[in-house]
Amino acid sequence: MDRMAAEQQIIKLKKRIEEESRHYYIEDNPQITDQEYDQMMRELQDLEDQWPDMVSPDSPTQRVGGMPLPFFEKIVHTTPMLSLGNAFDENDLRDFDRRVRQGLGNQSVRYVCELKIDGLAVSLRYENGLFVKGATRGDGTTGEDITQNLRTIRSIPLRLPEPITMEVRGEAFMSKFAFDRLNKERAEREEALFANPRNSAAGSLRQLDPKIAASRTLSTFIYQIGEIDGRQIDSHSEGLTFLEQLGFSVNQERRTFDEIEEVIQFVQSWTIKRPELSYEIDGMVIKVDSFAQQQELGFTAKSPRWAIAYKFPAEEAVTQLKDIEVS
Ligand SMILES: NC(=O)c1cnc(OC2CCCC2)nc1N
Repeated sequence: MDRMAAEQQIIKLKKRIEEESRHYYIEDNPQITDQEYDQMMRELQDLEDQWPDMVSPDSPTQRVGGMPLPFFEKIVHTTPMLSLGNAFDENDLRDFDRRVRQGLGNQSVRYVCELKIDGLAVSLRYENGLFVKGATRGDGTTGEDITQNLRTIRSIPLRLPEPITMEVRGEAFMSKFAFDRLNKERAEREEALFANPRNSAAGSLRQLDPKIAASRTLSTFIYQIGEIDGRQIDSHSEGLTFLEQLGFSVNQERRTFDEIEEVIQFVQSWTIKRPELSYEIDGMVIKVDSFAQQQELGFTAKSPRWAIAYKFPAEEAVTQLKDIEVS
């Protein structure tokens, strides 16, 4: 195969693999067998080995980085990653609603309710459409640069369909199935077990060797746009739809309501349905949908006045095998 043909074949394979990755990791609806997928990856790897100057950072062969890092660099977030105020019962939600309506001079309010994923908050930066940097939340202002570990998560696009410069926030997590499988493997190797999926996701992303992170099945749900170049987005729900169009994994269980009593019904329904989910949640996040109204409400010293986290009552404390992450 000559150079020109190789270049065309590499472009075609990257496109096909990206499509199939989205079907598998984002839509949870694979269109081809694992063997066919592996076959395409092998063909792409062989071509890139023959034509090394044709390897680009967004190639799926570049997800698992090089050498283990000696430590993680610090990153200062362009906009702080805020913490959320908590609500523990329905009346706390009614109080939140009262504060919001007072703050808005009794305008009508639309709320977006999202499942509160019990994972690790991460921030992803894209420049001209390329994934360039990813960080943990840290203390909200400064996090750790875990870019090479985040690159191994298949639901994180390495390149967006448009050359956008933006930051997004979301939760990295491990599904209940992946968590059980990982602990089974660790038990067989007589290694310490993880207490819960959240700890295993955090422990995996804190690994200095990207090959270890790549061996852990991690997922993401993206739930917020940080800064974004130029584009006009007026509401949180619009932002989530935009994130879906860009190929991010966005949780489908979100709903909008115009009354807090409807929000309370929705929260109650998920308190019951929670065990059916394939991943762990520890509550619901309720946000004022309109960005103009979010702007008007502003922030307290550390949390937005336009959002609150309703925390589910802790599931009956079950004896968990103690865990410590062996580095
Ligand atoms: N764990 C979650 O699923 C989650 C966490 N946080 C937020 O939103 C915060 C972010 C900035 C203001 C509100 N949404 C979520 N879905």
